[in-house]
Amino acid sequence: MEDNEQKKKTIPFESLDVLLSRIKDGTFSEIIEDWKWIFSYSKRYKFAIVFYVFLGVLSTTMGLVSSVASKYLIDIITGYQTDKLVLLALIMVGSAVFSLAFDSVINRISTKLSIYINNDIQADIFDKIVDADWMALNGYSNGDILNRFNSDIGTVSSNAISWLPTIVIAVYRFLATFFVILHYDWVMALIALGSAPFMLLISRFVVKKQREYGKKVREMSSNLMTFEVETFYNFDSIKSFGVAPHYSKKLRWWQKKFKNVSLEYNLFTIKTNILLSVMGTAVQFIAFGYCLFRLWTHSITYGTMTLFLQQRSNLTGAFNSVVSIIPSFLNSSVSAHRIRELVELPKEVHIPESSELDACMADGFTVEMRGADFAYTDGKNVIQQSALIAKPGEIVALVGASGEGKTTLIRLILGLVRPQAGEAVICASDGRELPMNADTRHLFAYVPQGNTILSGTIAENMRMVKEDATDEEIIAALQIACAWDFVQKLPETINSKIGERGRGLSEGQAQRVAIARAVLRDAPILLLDEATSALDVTTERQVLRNIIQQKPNKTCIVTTHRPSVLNMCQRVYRVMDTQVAELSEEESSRMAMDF
Ligand SMILES: Nc1ncnc2c1ncn2[C@@H]1O[C@H](COP(=O)(O)OP(=O)(O)OP(=O)(O)O)[C@@H](O)[C@H]1O
Repeated sequence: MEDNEQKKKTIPFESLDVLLSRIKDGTFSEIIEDWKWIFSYSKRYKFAIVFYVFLGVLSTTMGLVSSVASKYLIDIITGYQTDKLVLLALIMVGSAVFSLAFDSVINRISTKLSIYINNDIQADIFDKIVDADWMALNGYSNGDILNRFNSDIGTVSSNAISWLPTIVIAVYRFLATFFVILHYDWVMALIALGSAPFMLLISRFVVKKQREYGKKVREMSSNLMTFEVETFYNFDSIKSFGVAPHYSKKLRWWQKKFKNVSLEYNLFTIKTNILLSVMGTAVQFIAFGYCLFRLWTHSITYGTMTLFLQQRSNLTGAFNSVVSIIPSFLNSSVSAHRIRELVELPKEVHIPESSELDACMADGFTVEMRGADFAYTDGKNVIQQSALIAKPGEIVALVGASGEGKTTLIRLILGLVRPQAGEAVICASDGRELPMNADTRHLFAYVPQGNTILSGTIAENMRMVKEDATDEEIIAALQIACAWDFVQKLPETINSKIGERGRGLSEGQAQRVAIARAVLRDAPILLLDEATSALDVTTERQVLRNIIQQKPNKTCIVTTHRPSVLNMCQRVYRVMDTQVAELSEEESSRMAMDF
């Protein structure tokens, strides 16, 4: 009984809660946040936007003047007024010409601005992605990032500038037309406004649905692009395995999914449009009937009737253009949301004092890990309670079976990822010690696994790490990496062009160019991750010997599956079962023999 009473009392509050939760179900506040972000870009061009609005308003006014003039012209021709014929004809033609000219200027301005804003956003986002935390970025596929970077930024920039002028101009056009009609007949003005309440009523549902569809379409487009990027990147494997037909099928499968979502969205848009058109047509018929009635009762002239009908359709046009902003407004907010997800990724850790270590550059640096734990996913440690040390002038090897965590150790040393427990530090000769972070990375030269040669000339690839390197410096680095032998035989030596991912070079040649690039960088610490795997044993040993001889204080850490270089190393660590264990001299020579 008491319970029931209690319920009765709380019902009004509950329904209020439900109402509030509906209003604030997150869709609108999300849209507002997304648009605030877009505005942060468009406000840089506020003067251009104001000019755009001004021209738009002027063009609309001219359009109105032209149609009011046409009313008087019809009245003159139908015999109601006969003076001022020439003047009115001039006003009518003149204002229509002005309106056309303004529209063209607006078109030009908006295209220019949307290119500017596209470039602004892309440049900013590029910098943000480059400085994003490695682990956070690891969750996104390349295709997805590419899709957000191009399509989403394109959508945002095409609307970022025009949304405010479009709204202001449409609202102005709507109000101006409304008042012109009102001036001649208030009943007609009311009829013309007939569809407005209905539109407002359905807007909430339409907005939410549109946004949901927008999100689905964008996500599907990202999936499709991920598939495409991956397929084109691995074309050789796909062809050599003879699985091209399977990939063709897979492409069609993705296309079908994309098509289904797009068509579903399109159907929803068509249904909404039909609803709006039915409303518009109904209002149009009522207006037409009313005009005919007024004309029949001689309460209005032919000119006024033409003005009414023309302005009524203008009013619907203005109303529709406000309404049609909604889909592009929502698509932009969906795209902005997707871009913001990238922008808001956590940044890499920077420790600015790291630059102070440069003073000790000549003495080299010690790399040390103490009691480090690391897991990519919670609770699944790849590295546990592990320690290692590499001092200046040493070559330290990390060996171990595939997938045990050698590359992960390299990532910890580079400060791309951070240990969840323990530490990974760099120590200078003056005793200073800093955790590995984005700002210690300039002390490293890194040759990762796989082919990392970019399209362009060999010299361009080399200058990627040292813009002002002379030809002589490039040749010296190539000599150290045992690459000069084959580069000097190329038709244009260091200026010979190579394709994407080193196309035109053998795997071993590409590896030597990549090592030469790391040598040219001349950093005190060199990390080679399976970087000599495609070289013959003699060349591999020669390259390492050259590197150490050239800079005796260099700290070298190499990961390898091959034992051929182990007897050149001061220390060998085996990575196994999440543990990093230092091998005794006996163990490492046994390992070298075992192979
Ligand atoms: N980007 C990543 N995200 C999540 N887990 C990863 C990632 N990279 C590696 N791992 C996991 O970490 C473990 C160690 O991988 P890592 O690449 O460090 O091994 P590795 O010893 O260098 O292997 P290989 O000799 O084959 O190059 C693997 O079991 C792998 O599942």
